[in-house]
Amino acid sequence: DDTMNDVLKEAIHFLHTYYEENKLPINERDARIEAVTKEIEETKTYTHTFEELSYGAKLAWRNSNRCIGRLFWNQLHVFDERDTTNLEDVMNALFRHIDYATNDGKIRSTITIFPAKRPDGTEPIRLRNHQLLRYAGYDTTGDPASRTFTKFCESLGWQGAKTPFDILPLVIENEHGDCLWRNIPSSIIREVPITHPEYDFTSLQLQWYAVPIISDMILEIGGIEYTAAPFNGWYMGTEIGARNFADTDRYNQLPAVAHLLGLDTSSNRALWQDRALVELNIAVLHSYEQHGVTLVDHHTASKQFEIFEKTEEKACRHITGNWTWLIPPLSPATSHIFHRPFDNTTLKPNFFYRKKEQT
Ligand code: HEM
Ligand SMILES: N/C(=N/c1cccc(CO[C@@H]2CCNC2)c1)c1cccs1
Repeated sequence: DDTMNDVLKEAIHFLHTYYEENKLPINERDARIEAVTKEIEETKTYTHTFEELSYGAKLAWRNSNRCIGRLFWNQLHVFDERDTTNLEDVMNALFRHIDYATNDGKIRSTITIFPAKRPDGTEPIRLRNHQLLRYAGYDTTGDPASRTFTKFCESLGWQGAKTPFDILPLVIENEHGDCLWRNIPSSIIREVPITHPEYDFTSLQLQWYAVPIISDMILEIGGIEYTAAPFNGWYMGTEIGARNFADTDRYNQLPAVAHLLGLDTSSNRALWQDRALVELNIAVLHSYEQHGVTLVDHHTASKQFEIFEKTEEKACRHITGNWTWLIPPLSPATSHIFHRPFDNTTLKPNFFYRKKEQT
C-alpha cells in the first residue's frame, strides 16, 4: 500500500545520503537497503541504527531553513531513548536532558529521541510543553504566550506562585492518554537575572532561563516520524531582548525601559522604542556573559551563518533557508542575510510542526 511505499521511498533516499556523506561502502549500503526493504514489507516500518538516527538528527538541523545557527549542525549530542515508554522514565530522561544541555552554563546542543509514531499512527509518548523550560502566563502577569498551556496545567492540579517568572511543569502522556506532570527540580534550572552594564535595570525585575529546549516539533528521518524529540541549542540574544521581553503581546517592556532611560515616549520620531530595544539587548548580552551562560549576539550569529553558507558551497550542497526568519529582528539590514535571497525548499530529514488536528 502507498504508506508502505512512501516509507520505503523516504528510507532509500535517506540511506543513500547517509552512506554517501559518511563515505561508507556501496555494497554495505545496498545490503542495508535490502534489509530495510524486507523489514518494511514485514512490519510497515523499520528501525534506524544509532548511527543512522544520530546523523539523521544532524541532517534535520542542517535542513532547518529558519535556523541561523546551522554552522554547528554536526555537533549535536544525541540521547537515544527509543526504548523508553514508562512515563516516570521519560520524565527522568527529560530532567537529564535539561541538566546535560545546561552543563553549568556552557550549553551543549542536545536532542533526546523517544519512540517513533507507529505505522497505525499511535504515538507512544507525547510531550505537551512547547519548550521544556518556559514561564507560566496568567491573566495579569507572566508570559502571555503560555496562558493556554498554564490553564491546562492548572486543570491537572498544578498551582503556580503567580510571579511573572514561574517555571511551568513538564506534562507528558502515553498512548493510553495517561498524563504525568512534574515540577522541574530547581537544582537543574539555570536562570539569568537581567542587569545593564551602565544603567540600573534592577527595578525591571527581569530574568530569563538559560536553555531553549523545543519539545513540540516532529523529527522526520527517512520516513520515520519521531513525535517526541526535544532539542536545544543556545539562544541568540535578540530572541529574548527583541521579542520575548519586547513584544507587546509578551512581556511588553519597552515603555518601562524607555522611562528608566528618561526618554520622551510621546513622539515616534524620537525613536524611543529603538533606543530602548538596543539597551535591553545590551543588557541581555551583558547578563548572560556575566553569569557564564552561552548566548550569541545577532552579529556574530550572522557571521557564523555566512561561514555555514560557504562550507555548504564547498561541500557542493545547495543551501536552503527562510529569509523572513533568518534575518534578525534587531538591525536586520546590518546582516548580509538581509541582502541576499534564499531558496525556501523543504528538504528531509527535517523538523516539522505537529498538524493541528493531531492535538
Ligand atoms: C546552537 C545554537 C543555535 C542557535 C543560536 C539557533 C538559533 C535559532 C533562531 C534564532 C531561530 C529562530 C527562532 C524564532 O525566531 O523563534 C531558530 C530556529 C530553529 N532552529 Fe536553531 N539555533 C541553534 C541550534 C539549533 C539546534 C541544535 C536545532 C535542532 C537540532 C535547531 C533547529 C531549529 C529549528 C527547527 C528552527 C525553526 C523553529 C520553528 O519553525 O518554529 N536549532 N534557531
Ligand atoms: N535558540 C533557539 N531558538 C528557537 C528555535 C526554534 C524555535 C524557537 C521558538 O519558536 C517559537 C515559535 C515561533 N517563534 C517562537 C526558538 C533554539 C531552540 C532550540 C534549539 S535552538
